[in-house]
Amino acid sequence: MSGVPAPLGGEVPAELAGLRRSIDNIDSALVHLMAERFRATQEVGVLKATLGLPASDPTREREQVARLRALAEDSGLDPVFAEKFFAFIVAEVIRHHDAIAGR
Ligand SMILES: C=C(O[C@@H]1C=C(C(=O)O)C=C[C@H]1O)C(=O)O
Repeated sequence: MSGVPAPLGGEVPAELAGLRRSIDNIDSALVHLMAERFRATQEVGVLKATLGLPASDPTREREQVARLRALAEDSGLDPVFAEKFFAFIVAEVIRHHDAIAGR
């Protein structure tokens, strides 16, 4: 015996299956939320390109990070993770905005 549990063969314990159903529902919600968020940020990108505004707004991002870190702390989520996750999303948004503006 190596001490490493064997992979589950067929039968998944009921408790694990229940937790995985919750995880799948949450992942579905996250995909829908991200789709809505990117739909809104695409419109922001078009607006910014039309108005000749820069893709990124560091002041706005600092406010968002402060707000999200506080929310994360209140809800038991690691604020460092919350900030990294936010930065990951915003980097993609900026990439889209640059593309919309032809940069
Ligand atoms: C969406 C915007 O553009 C950028 C992306 C942001 C975001 O994804 O939340 C926030 C600020 C900007 O750097 C915006 O200015 O509101």
